[in-house]
Amino acid sequence: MTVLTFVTGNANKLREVKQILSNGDRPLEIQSQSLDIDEIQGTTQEVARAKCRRAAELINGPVITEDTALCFEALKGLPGPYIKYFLAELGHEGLNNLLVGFPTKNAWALCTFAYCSGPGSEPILFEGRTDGAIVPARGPGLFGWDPVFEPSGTGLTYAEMPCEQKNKLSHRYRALDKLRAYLQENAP
Ligand SMILES: O=c1nc[nH]c2c1ncn2[C@H]1C[C@H](O)[C@@H](COP(=O)(O)OP(=O)(O)OP(=O)(O)O)O1
Ligand SMILES: [Mg+2]
Repeated sequence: MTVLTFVTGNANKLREVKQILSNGDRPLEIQSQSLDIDEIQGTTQEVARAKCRRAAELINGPVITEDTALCFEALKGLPGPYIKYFLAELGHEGLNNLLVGFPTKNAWALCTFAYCSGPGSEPILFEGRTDGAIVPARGPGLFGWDPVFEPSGTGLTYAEMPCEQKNKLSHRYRALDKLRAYLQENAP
């Protein structure tokens, strides 16, 4: 079996991906490479495709990459793929403050996995979405914006949930489930 390389600079993503994939009836083997690849501006799909193409060139083989966006309904989907920079500059409180004066705090987390079979091949995308709301931070601040995102119907932020619970309803779980199904049908 070909081992897939997951290219990411984010150790928390890698930990969750390994946890989620180890739970299936047919576990998928991945190895990881920590590379911080430049990200273009554009839609989440354009950003995801460009990063995955570049990763396949650098690794010179089959790769998966992942892009996570956090989209605010009141801001027509922004910050979206630029959430990393918004979070770094504004923090949890600043993300909440962006929505002061807007009636809706609704948001969705969008995960886009991209699979590229090698340099020069067109990446294939797998999207997973979880709806929720932006709330004042609750729970441990171990991973990104987890403390300020409360998935609908749970009453808990991602940060307050045990990881097993997050991994059953998360944007990342939903996208990985599609990727896993694809790879089982089209084993490299
Ligand atoms: O489940 C999550 N829960 C909370 N925060 C999260 C999650 N997933 C990504 N995040 C954060 C990390 C980064 O601040 C931004 C996504 O940016 P993004 O470019 O996709 O990630 P990254 O640069 O850290 O790693 P990579 O090398 O795979 O691009 O949202
Ligand atoms: Mg990144």
